[in-house]
Amino acid sequence: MAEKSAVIRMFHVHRRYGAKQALVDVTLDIAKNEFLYISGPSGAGKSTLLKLLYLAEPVSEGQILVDGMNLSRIPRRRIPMLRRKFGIIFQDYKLIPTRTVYENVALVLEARGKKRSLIEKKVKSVLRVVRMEDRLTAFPPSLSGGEQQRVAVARAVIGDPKIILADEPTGSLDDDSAAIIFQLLNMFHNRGATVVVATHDKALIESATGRVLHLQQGRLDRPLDI
Ligand SMILES: Nc1ncnc2c1ncn2[C@@H]1O[C@H](COP(=O)(O)OP(=O)(O)OP(=O)(O)O)[C@@H](O)[C@H]1O
Repeated sequence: MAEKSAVIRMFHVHRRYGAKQALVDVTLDIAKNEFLYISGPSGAGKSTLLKLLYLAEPVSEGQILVDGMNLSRIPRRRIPMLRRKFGIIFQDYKLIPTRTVYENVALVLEARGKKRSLIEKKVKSVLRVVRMEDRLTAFPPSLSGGEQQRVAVARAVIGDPKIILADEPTGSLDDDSAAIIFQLLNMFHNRGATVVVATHDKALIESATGRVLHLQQGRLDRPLDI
């Protein structure tokens, strides 16, 4: 893969938690606008790999470049800029239960100091895309899992991120709700985003259209998979 086309580059990355080796010597390029699956059993290191990309945690060894930014050299004040490149979706949605659907999604743009009128326009528009426009004033605990995940997708994409990271996004959903989430991920992929999905769901992997990498005890099966 040409260096130019990679939006994420990992070079000999290790992550240790005490004596536990969560990631071992991971070298990987992820291309701009790729749809990549990271598979592997529970405990293989999938979540850890995603967390290192948005600097939720530091590497123990090795280097990561995201859109040209070297994560080991990035000053603290620029971390928010790095995080804006990502939209992140979790298995347990991580919505704020005491805020409405509208407020959960609007928060992202409020934190960036956007104008109220623009926020309203964008939030309504993205909630229309995920088909939650008629639940603006609902609170997350009153929604089904599939509905909550659609709101979480809206929150992830409202800032127009270059990269969408999804950690077991369908792990708590029934098949129909899972299919809707994947339709949405595909739609944002078609609009230009790079999408990285971590999952141990074999059915999902079998129907994958993008590249599938396999992690096993912190190691990529094919370290140079390009
Ligand atoms: N904060 C932590 N402290 C200690 N060990 C950790 C920590 N985070 C992860 N680990 C360990 O690192 C290994 C990889 O964990 P990780 O959560 O990345 O796996 P995973 O493939 O995402 O698993 P799952 O599918 O169950 O979420 C596991 O053995 C886990 O127990």
